[in-house]
Amino acid sequence: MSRKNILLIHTGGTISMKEDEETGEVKPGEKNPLVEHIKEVPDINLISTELFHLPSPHITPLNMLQIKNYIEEMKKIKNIDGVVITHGTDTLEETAYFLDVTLSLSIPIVLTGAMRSSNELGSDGLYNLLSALKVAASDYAKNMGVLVVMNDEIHTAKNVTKTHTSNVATFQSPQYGPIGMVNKGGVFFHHTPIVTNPLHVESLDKNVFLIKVFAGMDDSLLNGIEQLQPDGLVIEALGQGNVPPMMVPGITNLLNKKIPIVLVSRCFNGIAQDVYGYEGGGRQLKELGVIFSNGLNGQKARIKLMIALETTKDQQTLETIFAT
Ligand SMILES: NC(=O)C[C@H](N)C(=O)O
Repeated sequence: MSRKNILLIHTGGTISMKEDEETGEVKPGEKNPLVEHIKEVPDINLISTELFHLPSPHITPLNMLQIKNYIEEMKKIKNIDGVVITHGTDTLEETAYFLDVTLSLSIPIVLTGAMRSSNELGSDGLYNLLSALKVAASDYAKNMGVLVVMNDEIHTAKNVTKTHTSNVATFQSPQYGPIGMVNKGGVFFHHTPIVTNPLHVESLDKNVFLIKVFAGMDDSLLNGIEQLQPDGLVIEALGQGNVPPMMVPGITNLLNKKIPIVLVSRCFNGIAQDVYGYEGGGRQLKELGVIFSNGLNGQKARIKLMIALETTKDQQTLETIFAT
């Protein structure tokens, strides 16, 4: 078997942090401990870089675009068989989904992170990184879209989400489950994901907000958002895709001002649909022009809307983009 060339991009996160043994505080140090630890991996030529050293709550969509551009540039100038990105877990799913939606590469692209920092008991970082490298070097992981590897499981960027604040099994794909596993024996896939056509993105400056609906909500937040001159809005609605009636005037107002609104459900299983015909129900919202998304969570729908709005504001095109 020939050695695989794997591009390893560090961006920060707990995987690259240390715990202060006296205070218990976890934070980034001067150096990323992973860079010291991971130098030689059997059967893999590593091409490593530290693009950022950021906790993932500091990662912005512009950083995501930088990661994408870096991967594309490196792929052009080097013979790369796969990519691994280490990332903080808080926004890992957003970066993974951004890359999934925008990259058009058939090589494996894998994100990983850790829930326990490098010097903590039971630290999962090095283990997850080795698992991610195995997946990135696997021929079976080609043409699978962007993958997230944590805790022996392989998830798709589209379905995976962080479900637990501290457990190492935090990354789950509600409803669908992982598409494979990686362990001492190797890399095993049991599902093939549907891979969609990439969306083009060169810049990212659209102002897209995300709000979560609660019982008794009115349109005051929507009116506040209007003052911020939004380019788009994602609403995490109730159940199958409904909102309290007092939100309807604010939604109508934004739509009349040609601000696209994408609706997802705050339920983490199922997809939002135009089923209910009462005031504020999905049927009314769809008739008003709200775009229903096919099963994405709010934070990923926001990333997709930001990307889509870079090239189109056309209602039908946006509906098609959010149907997949
Ligand atoms: N486990 C982690 O990586 C969480 C950390 N706050 C981060 O996202 O950077």
